[in-house]
Amino acid sequence: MSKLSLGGKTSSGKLSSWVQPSFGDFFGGSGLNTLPSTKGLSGESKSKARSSSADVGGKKPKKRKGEPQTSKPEPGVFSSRRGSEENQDEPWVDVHAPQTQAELAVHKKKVEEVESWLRVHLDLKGTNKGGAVLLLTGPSGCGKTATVRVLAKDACCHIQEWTNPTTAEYRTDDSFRESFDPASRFNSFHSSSQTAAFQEFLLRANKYSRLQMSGDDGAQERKIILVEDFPNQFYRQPGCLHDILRRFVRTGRCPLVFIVSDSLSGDTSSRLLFPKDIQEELSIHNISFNPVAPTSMMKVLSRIATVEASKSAGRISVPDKAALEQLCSGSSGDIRSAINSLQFSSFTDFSLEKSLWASKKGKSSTSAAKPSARPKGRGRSAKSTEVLEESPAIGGKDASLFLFRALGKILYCKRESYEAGDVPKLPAHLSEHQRDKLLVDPELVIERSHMSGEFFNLYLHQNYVDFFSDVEDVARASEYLSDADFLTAEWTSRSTMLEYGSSVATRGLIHSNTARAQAAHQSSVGFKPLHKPHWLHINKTYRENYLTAQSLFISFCLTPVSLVTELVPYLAKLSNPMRNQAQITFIQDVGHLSLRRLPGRLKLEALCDKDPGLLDLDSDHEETGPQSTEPGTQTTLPGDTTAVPTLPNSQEPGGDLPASQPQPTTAEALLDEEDLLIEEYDSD
Ligand SMILES: Nc1ncnc2c1ncn2[C@@H]1O[C@H](COP(=O)(O)OP(=O)(O)OP(=O)(O)O)[C@@H](O)[C@H]1O
Repeated sequence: MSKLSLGGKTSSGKLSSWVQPSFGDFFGGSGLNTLPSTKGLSGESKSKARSSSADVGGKKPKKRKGEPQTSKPEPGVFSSRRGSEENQDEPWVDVHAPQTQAELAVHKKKVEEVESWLRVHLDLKGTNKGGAVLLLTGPSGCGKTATVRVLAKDACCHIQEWTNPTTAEYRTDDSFRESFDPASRFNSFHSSSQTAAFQEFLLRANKYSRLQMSGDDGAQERKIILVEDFPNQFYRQPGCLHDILRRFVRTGRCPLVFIVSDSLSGDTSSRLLFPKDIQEELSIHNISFNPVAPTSMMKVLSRIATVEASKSAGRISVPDKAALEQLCSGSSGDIRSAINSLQFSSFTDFSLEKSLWASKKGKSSTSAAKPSARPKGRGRSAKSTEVLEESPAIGGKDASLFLFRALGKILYCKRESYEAGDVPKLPAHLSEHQRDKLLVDPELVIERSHMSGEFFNLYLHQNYVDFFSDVEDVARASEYLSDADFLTAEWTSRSTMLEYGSSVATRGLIHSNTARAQAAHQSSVGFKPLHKPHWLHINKTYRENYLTAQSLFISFCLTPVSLVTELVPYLAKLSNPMRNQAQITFIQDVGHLSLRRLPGRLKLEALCDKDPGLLDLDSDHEETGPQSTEPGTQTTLPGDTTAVPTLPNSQEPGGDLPASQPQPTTAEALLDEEDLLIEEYDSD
């Protein structure tokens, strides 16, 4: 690739090496300090910011997550190293960083989507339309950053990237010393200064252009602000970030790109930092990346292995296809992890045959070497199931399943026929229970869904009926679900029985579905949309009502259950309850069991393929589990006594009640049925 075609990256690479020593000497010699924000601003990429800080402070550059050894240099720099005398220990993820769109192992459509967004918003500069914000989400190592870098290079614009200032950087700051002053609070200093530094970085990045150097063309004026590291304070108070973004959207002049990687069990960070309402308010465009597809991953790995083998003069051999496949499946769509593993395996005294992921049980190469051993008629799904059921390779990534896929595995319950002779024979009277071999391991599926068995059961309960075609089967499945509930009802044995409960529910459900009992006759159910359990909604309303009742009628000193089941229905019977407006509204809402308000067909919320599942629940619910918050059990409502919502007119409930109204002092009497004489209070 010619140097010219590398655009700004090459020139910036050169410039930084020209600029760096001068400033490094300056700072080092004079004892002057760099501000974190200046570093964020001046650094075009993390690597540069890191290397300059290393020069100044004499510290080692911080390691990027998931990357081995060195800090991440710019793609442009790597391309010039390709094929030249690069260090043997250089991470291959960096050496083989993609340079063109064609080299990216990301789905074409995603790349095009990002490209068209960038094209539109890079050209808006000067139109005073404000700043545009793009949010890229997806699992770690699926190429989000690589895509932005390649596209920025194509569009001849440079990337200005924010890096969280490290404590070492603060150490050089005068205010750091002040922070040890007993009068000042260290924590507040640290968090507020990180936020302030971030704010200043955005302001400066937005306001000032890069210094023009000889060799730069005008096009290099264009830039993208990239944020992948977030100040910790934002996780504690996302509102801070939202305020900064509001300001940016009004005054911004260049596109701002955020990259947030999903966690194993769902995109919790992006939901916390960029909730739906903020995305709508600020018109943040969200593009969600998928894990790298195995075919693309295979291509990249084979290419890298071939190139490295040819360079190594025999020290590295190209691993066979089976070993590469094993690597792909072990990396769960994380290309960085796959390439790192490939490099690790290629050390001379660590050939693939001996390598850690060439299966603990030594079955990888042997099984793959005999593809004919696989029974005929097993398609892709069977193969992927086999992968799922294998114990994960050491050095491979933790495999995880999104809830949507995990539920599908249970509900569609793929089977395969036994080979002749293998068929287990059940006695004649049990022949109706004869089933083909199951291709899923329900316990493993639950484990990989990163969700408690009880919640998983809840989702199954909501969705299973659509997958059944016989009412007898439904009855049997519902019995199994009830049994599972029953197993975990007793709190003393709950922790032990939880796993049994989920096994009974999942295996019972799979077994009951006779339409899917034989592999050859598995009826095609087609695609069925999945829904979130209605229980989540009911439970949420139930908790809210309890909390509201407690805050509105606090002076009655009744338990939430008594309030909602005794006091409020009673007040609802009074024609003139003489309460404040908030109380009257609540009484009308909750105190009546009106026929008119019986819901018709429920409108359920669809479950999407990336949903983490616990969308409507507070984290404390996960530990509590569904049973304990079942209406009527009232014992373990986490929020019961702690979080009381602030409601209008709720400060002095029942403060000025006439004599005809139940008084707070009669609270005990209210519990006694004999004293509940309607005639005494009802004016009619
Ligand atoms: N063909 C390729 N496509 C994408 N990335 C590749 C390719 N070949 C090598 N890589 C390297 O794989 C790594 C992909 O990581 P990247 O930083 O883009 O992931 P990410 O989705 O941003 O996740 P994270 O948030 O964890 O950084 C990069 O270091 C990139 O250089």
